[in-house]
Amino acid sequence: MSSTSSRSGAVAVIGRPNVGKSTLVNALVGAKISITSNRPQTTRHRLLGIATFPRGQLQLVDTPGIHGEQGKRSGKAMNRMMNRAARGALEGVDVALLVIEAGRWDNEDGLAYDALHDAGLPVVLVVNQVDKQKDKTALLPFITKVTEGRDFAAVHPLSALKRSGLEQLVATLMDLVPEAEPMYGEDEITDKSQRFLAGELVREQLMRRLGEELPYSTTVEVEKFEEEPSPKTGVMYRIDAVIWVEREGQKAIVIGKGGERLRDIGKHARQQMERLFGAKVFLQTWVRVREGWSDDEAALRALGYHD
Ligand SMILES: Nc1nc2c(ncn2[C@@H]2O[C@H](COP(=O)(O)OP(=O)(O)OP(=O)(O)O)[C@@H](O)[C@H]2O)c(=O)[nH]1
Repeated sequence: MSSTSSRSGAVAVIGRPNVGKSTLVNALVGAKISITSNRPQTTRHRLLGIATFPRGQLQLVDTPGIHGEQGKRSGKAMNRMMNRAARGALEGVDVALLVIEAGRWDNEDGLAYDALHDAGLPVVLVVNQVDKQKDKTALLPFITKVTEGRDFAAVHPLSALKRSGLEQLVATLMDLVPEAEPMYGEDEITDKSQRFLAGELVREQLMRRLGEELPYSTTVEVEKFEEEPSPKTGVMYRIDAVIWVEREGQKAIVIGKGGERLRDIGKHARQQMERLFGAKVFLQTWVRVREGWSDDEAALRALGYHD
């Protein structure tokens, strides 16, 4: 069915940690607004990705992964907040995307489906990472098994990373969201400030460069974010970012031998910021110690974590 009137609606992106939700949102938005890494629980904040197409606009709510009790820090304030943020994401939503990894369906995916279906939302199944599946003939039986006895509005095998299968997904979503005028301008890509995105890009480099060595409690605070006129690029940004850790030993790990690791983190984060903002960036980074903050909800709020 085609329609000449504009469509606009909110789409919740739900799924286990590390299935590729942020990669999918970035691919749909066409820019890097949500950080990704191969480490589960990369996404901590609720983030709106705005994707405008000829037929209308999708407001994509990228949620921190809904996860069970298996996490090491599952009892801690950080996880409680992340789960609450993921559940809160269903308010005002028109469609839910349940993102899974091709070939893998477990109990948690089933629970997520039940929650979305019970909420009365149309659920679109996104079978992501199909590029990783060597045996392509396994895909159909897998999908048959997953969809049996479940009421999905549509099923889309795709690769968020390779950006294949996205057009068909967008067409499905446009049919499922209501007829409405776009909520945001077509050049807007997120509801988050550049200041927030700058902090997230530093956090992304931390995760990529430290991997398992990085404590989950680490966070980033942007202390200064100043825009100045620049004769060459129009504007430039001066950004100071503080990396908070819990112990002196962790500080040494982040800084690295002779400061090399911190320099690397800063350099790559700056390059990503310059790409995203389209302007020159001067970035300074520090590492500071704040003890025991990850189990303290008040401290989390002060650092910008919200339910
Ligand atoms: N091969 C392949 N890898 C993918 C695909 N989509 C995502 N990935 C990779 O999977 C990893 C996790 O992706 P993210 O987008 O951070 O996953 P997420 O679901 O947002 O993770 P959380 O933030 O932990 O909830 C990254 O290393 C991605 O590059 C895909 O279609 N194919």
